[in-house]
Amino acid sequence: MKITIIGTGYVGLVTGACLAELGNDVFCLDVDQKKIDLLNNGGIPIHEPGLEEVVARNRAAGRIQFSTDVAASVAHGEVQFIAVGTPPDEDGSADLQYVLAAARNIGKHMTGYKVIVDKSTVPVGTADRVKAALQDEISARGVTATFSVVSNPEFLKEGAAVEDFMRPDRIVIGHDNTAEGEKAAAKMKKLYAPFNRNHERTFWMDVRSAEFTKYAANAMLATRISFMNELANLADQVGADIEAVRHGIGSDPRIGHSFLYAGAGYGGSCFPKDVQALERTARQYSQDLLILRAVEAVNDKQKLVLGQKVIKRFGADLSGKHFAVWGLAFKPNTDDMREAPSRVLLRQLLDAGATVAVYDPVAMAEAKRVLALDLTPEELARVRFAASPMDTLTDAEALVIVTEWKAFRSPDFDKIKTALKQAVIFDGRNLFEPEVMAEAAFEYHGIGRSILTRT
Ligand SMILES: NC(=O)C1=CN([C@@H]2O[C@H](COP(=O)(O)OP(=O)(O)OC[C@H]3O[C@@H](n4cnc5c(N)ncnc54)[C@H](O)[C@@H]3O)[C@@H](O)[C@H]2O)C=CC1
Ligand SMILES: O=C(O)[C@H]1O[C@H](OP(=O)(O)OP(=O)(O)OC[C@H]2O[C@@H](n3ccc(=O)[nH]c3=O)[C@H](O)[C@@H]2O)[C@H](O)[C@@H](O)[C@@H]1O
Repeated sequence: MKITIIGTGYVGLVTGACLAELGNDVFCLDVDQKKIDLLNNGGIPIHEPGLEEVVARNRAAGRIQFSTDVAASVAHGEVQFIAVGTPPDEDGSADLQYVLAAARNIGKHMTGYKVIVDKSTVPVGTADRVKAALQDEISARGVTATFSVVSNPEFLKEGAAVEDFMRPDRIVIGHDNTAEGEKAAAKMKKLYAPFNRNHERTFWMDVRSAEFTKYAANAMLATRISFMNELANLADQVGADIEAVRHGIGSDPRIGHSFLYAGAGYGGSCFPKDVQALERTARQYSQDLLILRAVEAVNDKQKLVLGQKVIKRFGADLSGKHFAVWGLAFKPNTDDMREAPSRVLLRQLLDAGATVAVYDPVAMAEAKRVLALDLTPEELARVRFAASPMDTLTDAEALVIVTEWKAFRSPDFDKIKTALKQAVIFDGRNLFEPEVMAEAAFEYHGIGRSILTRT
């Protein structure tokens, strides 16, 4: 099938590459000339395991092309995926300017029938606005051209995006209950047939419910995390181990084990903005989503917990003190720094006067870019970008772990102890066992793991 992807960002690139891998003829459009030039020169703008190989294979086979040519992109695809960003607006609601601009561009150039697929995460009712934008442009040209708008939200996770896309838990497709809507659904069915031949994992629904499903999924996952983080802080107080509690409750199939890890708070480009956007949608209908407001508030507080533990241990004035920080990306296997808890930790340590040495296996370049925006030149001068995890440790009072990269899971504790000024570890992702750390003579501060300091 001939497919156009509008927006060659995270989701657009993965969607385009995976659909090309399945034999479709894919045209990826972006407004960012630099991104398109990079892709046309064999580069990949994001770090995502397996993606480079899929893109390279399909480029060589002539199944994927990258361009900024809007007219050509509209002419190409019988199915046009809108996969542009929906960042938070000033009031937290989803900013739809990119989605609507993409729709208008299609309307300006389309001639025959097109299926327009909203792949971006968009508030309930957006498909109606996309339809109106398309129709405005078509009417302005005085032509007749028909289209259907389908909602097909994306559930992939960064760091496992190719795998998630190729082996989805579910595919949600919202379409109108009209002849045109059924025609669009038939195209989507054909497109997704290779993923699940019997369509046992496809959920067909109306457009508004599909739009809502995406926010409900992210809000539920964020809720689980904030719930566990709040309990972890209480566990610290009462002398319980949140990891034991996690096993204890996760074994109940009604609860399940996933997304129950307490830590330094959730980050990334999606949970923070989608929780906020759903709250704002509710407010438009005079409804207050109390649970989600709490989820957001708990997460904002949780991002401070690691830094507060350091300050509690070493004092509010950290001038003259140096710390090692492992992990900068908002989660492992990505270089994405959007809403990363590490940014909050660095702000706390630098505000208290400390110097830091930081290391991340893949996010160093992105961290340099982002921290140059977050920090003043004086603050940035107190950050050293180290060459390896061990290189961060020299002269550090303590090691602070923010991201649970695999490479940090089995370090040489003897070497760490020798290199650090004091054998103190703050573990924002509960990578290690408190008992093991106690045996190795480390002072260990996890999240919700104070069982050994119980009196
Ligand atoms: N990043 C993720 O893991 C996931 C993101 N989503 C959702 O997918 C959407 C896209 O997210 P990302 O891929 O992370 O965004 P992104 O910011 O990485 O990429 C968006 C791309 O769209 C381009 N763009 C903007 N306006 C355009 C236009 N009119 N025509 C062509 N290109 C245009 C931008 O230049 C950029 O390259 C968002 O709604 C997000 O919530 C959904 C699931 C997972
Ligand atoms: O809409 C989106 O963009 C995507 O948002 C999340 O994916 P992502 O943000 O890539 O990453 P997650 O693995 O969900 O992690 C998000 C944050 O939660 C944190 N987290 C996750 C799980 C957990 O148990 N505890 C926890 O603190 C992670 O460290 C990370 O900071 C969802 O998992 C995807 O299904 C969804 O498609």
